[in-house]
Amino acid sequence: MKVTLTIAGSDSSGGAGIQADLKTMCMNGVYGESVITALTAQNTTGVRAVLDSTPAFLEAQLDAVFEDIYPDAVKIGMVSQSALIHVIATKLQYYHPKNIVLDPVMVATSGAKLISDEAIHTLKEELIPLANLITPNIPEAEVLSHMKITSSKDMLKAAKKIYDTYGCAVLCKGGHQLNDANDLLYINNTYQWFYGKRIPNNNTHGTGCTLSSAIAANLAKGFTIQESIQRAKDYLSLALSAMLDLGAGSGPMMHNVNLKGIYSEEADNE
Ligand SMILES: Nc1ncnc2c1ncn2[C@@H]1O[C@H](COP(=O)(O)OP(=O)(O)O)[C@@H](O)[C@H]1O
Ligand SMILES: Cc1ncc(COP(=O)(O)O)c(N)n1
Repeated sequence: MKVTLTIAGSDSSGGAGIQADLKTMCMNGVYGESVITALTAQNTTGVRAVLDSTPAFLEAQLDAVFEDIYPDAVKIGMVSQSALIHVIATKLQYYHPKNIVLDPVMVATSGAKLISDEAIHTLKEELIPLANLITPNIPEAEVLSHMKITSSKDMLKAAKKIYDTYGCAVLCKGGHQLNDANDLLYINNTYQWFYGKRIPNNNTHGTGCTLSSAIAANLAKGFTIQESIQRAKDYLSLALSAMLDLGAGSGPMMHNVNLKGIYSEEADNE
């Protein structure tokens, strides 16, 4: 069985963060492990409090996982403090896992800021260069590229700029656009669009977490980055289409969906 590790924050309402990641990994046929960077007291209407892990405790979690059940892929989500980002970067350089997907989580769907300004700087300096793929949404891509994004052309320009700066593949997610849900992959000096129909569901709490975990799970199973993104997008669309409606705000997605029909082939080395 392939193994995927999530390094992220806990979401008490179960829709994003560690909880979304583990549900996604389970549904995508891999064994999921979790290293928790922070506890959040949040629900569909907002984030009420954040309690960060200490750097020493984060280090202990990472060592415990890597020394025993070594993951085939790693997904990184919310990390709000520089010292924690530094620990993760140091440990990833030491254990060098094969597939690293980084979701540069900055602001929750509900509007709460999930990273300090100083930590954004450390993320750029220490962690993004270690990732194989980063998955910014449009506001995050604007921060990383230092430009405003108002069109598909801008998405391409920003993704190229991020790729040229950090040397990792970039999936610029288009969920924050008004019309379609098209995502742009920039990789090896070329690009590819992943087209998606916008599903009329405002319950999008955890879409970014789910997409990045599903990509990591599929990379762990041996699929290429392009195949993993397509499979992750198909999974996300199915989970959104189930039209779960929980909570007073932007609610979570349904993960216990019937996958029959969306995954037509399996990777050779599964
Ligand atoms: N209403 C929607 N219908 C279909 N796909 C969506 C919808 N909203 C977001 N997505 C998809 O969900 C993924 C996460 O995108 P996005 O919402 O931009 O990220 P984040 O959750 O990090 O803000 C992307 O693949 C995006 O295209
Ligand atoms: C612990 C944690 N991690 C990440 C997100 C972002 O998820 P989203 O942007 O989909 O609300 C979140 N709300 N909470």
